[in-house]
Amino acid sequence: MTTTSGEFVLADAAAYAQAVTDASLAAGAYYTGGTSALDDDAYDRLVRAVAAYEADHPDEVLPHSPTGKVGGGAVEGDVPHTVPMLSLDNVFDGEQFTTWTASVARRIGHEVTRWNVQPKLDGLAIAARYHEGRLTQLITRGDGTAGEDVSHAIGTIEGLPDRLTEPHTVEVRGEVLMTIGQFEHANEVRTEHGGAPFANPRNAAAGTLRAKERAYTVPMTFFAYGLLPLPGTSAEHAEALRSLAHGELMDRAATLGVNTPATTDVSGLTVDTVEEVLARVEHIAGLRAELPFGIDGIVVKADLAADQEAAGSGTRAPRWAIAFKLPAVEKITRLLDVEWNVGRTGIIAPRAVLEPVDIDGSTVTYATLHNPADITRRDLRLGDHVMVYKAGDIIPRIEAPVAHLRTGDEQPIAFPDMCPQCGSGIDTSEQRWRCERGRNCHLVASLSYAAGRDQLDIEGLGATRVVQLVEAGLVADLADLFALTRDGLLALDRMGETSTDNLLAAIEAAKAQPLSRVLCALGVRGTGRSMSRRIARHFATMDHIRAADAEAMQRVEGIGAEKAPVIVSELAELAPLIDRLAAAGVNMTEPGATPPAPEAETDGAGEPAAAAGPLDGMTVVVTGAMTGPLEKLSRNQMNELIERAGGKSSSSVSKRTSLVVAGEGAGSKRAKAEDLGIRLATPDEFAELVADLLE
Ligand SMILES: NC(=O)c1ccc[n+]([C@@H]2O[C@H](COP(=O)([O-])OP(=O)(O)OC[C@H]3O[C@@H](n4cnc5c(N)ncnc54)[C@H](O)[C@@H]3O)[C@@H](O)[C@H]2O)c1
Ligand SMILES: [Zn+2]
Repeated sequence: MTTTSGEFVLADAAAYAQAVTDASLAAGAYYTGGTSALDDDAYDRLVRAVAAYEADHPDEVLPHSPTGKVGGGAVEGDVPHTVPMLSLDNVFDGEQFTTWTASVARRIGHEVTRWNVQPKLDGLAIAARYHEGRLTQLITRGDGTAGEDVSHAIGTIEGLPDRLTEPHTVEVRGEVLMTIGQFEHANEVRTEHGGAPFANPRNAAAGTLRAKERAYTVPMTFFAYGLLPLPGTSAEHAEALRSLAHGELMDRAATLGVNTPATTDVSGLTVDTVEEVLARVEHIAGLRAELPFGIDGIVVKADLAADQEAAGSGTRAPRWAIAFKLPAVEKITRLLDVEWNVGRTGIIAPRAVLEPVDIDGSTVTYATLHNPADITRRDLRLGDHVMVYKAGDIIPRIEAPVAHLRTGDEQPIAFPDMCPQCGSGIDTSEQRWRCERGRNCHLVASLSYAAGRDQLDIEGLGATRVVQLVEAGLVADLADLFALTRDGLLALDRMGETSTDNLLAAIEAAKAQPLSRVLCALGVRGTGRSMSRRIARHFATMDHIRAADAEAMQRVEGIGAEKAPVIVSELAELAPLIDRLAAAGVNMTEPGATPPAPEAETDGAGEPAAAAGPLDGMTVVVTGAMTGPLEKLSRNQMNELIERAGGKSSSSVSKRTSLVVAGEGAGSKRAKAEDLGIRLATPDEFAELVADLLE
């Protein structure tokens, strides 16, 4: 039963027993990479109901009740922890936080005057034991007193080196998670191996960490938030570790070569007052959507070891730390419909239409469904309650159906038997279905894309005109555009002399576009604008690109072992088209780039020395409106300019940013650059810097 406030009330002992079982099952799945039947809000409500019932019936408390236990009592282990690994208590606003600080002050006999504020990373806790500087054992949190040995994962976790910079014996504690990038990669690899995609990064990290034997490894990332002595630690060193403030411990961890939040935009910060704590909490919460990894809150800790010791710990959580919870990024809603969309390359992708649900401030109505096999594997049906995950810029995705909420009225999802775009047959030989006409299915879409502003930039060739050309049979692929004749065009409806001549001139001008744009216009699978630029700059000519095998392709930044062969085979497939484009006079070189030296592969250093440019080695972010000599440049053109000048373009400001070009109306990125003390330039100053490259 639920009350108006959405809280459960457990009516009797049977309802209580059922709730305890449901919570244990959910927690078991949640911590081991399985699928929980509850979202976090529902789980927390259930546990609150269990706690309320127990308060009224103290003699009926079941031994496996989740209340007051680390991990809800649903996980255990056989490797004892030296010091318990606990959970955290929560607050939800500044008022609750202030109340909590007062209770800490009462307990320790004075106000806390030094706090450490840090992100609450959304992964799972792990203890990494180093003996004489070597990583020897990884242990999960388990029930808090003992965890599971997951040492098989050593070597797959970035930020957790095999060797420390000093031969110390210490235990590093922290969170293992997947960044958004690692998560996308893990799902790509997993589905290629016929597995079901993970629902969210935390689930992916939990499942991956525990998987002992798998045909592939996928990387994860570690962030430290604790450092403590082990039995083998020298007495002197152990004493030092026990007396250091939390902030100092984190600096030690970083010096030892372990990753900490200091490498991110939300590094731990030591402050003196509650006001400063709350300001930092706001700041971190405001950055949540932009972070490359998930956080589910902000942790505030009493910084000084003496305060921590005086406050002590309960059975479930320490009394000197608290978590500010942020809104959940997973919610349960209903699957109303499935749409089938044909992508640029002919891939027919299912998309879920959802009953709109508010997740962390945005309304989610659609979610990705990967492929038909995945729908079958997860036995999704229309009308099902489904768990939806959405964080930051990530495309919302569906986890498994919540089977216990089924009513029996759910309907099977119908798969298309012909291409919904052009009516041709469907190639179902791979997991991802594809229209038999491949990229031609989307001839109109792909030609419009190729003619677009950031590709060949052919003015006057919008979708309507493309449809006209295709329907008249004048154009069947990209190369045909360059064979259009004046007479042919004049014979079309609504094509006068002027528009014909303008269009032909625009097509002629497009032949001089840099290779990066030509490559992008080809719509090679797995390469968008910035990837096309990187490939073009790396290889300098189309001939070099086409000569590259998968190994050579992997030397381009951002192309991994999975993507490289796809690009190589796509290019081979496109060879006849590329030949015809070249024959038509389309430029196939990248201005300012030099081809990789053939011996580059022997020294393993990879990247050949590029000609020095004014932005060599710099990472540049552009924000706001460009003015002066840069006024006409689109964001894409600005990025091209930066890369031609030897720099790297990026869309988000971080510590690694070297320069922010801030034009009129620049907002949060400029503010962040100022915060981080990053060099700022006006559009005019920047234009001067790269004057040689502006024609
Ligand atoms: N959906 C479900 O079925 C289900 C089941 C069980 C638990 N849960 C959810 O999990 C939460 C409880 O999980 P929990 O007990 O792991 O507690 P928690 O995740 O709320 O907090 C404790 C954990 O935070 C992590 N952490 C991240 N950054 C940290 C930092 N900087 N310093 C210290 N610790 C940091 C550590 O792993 C630590 O163990 C609840 O919100 C609950 O909703 C959900
Ligand atoms: Zn089709």
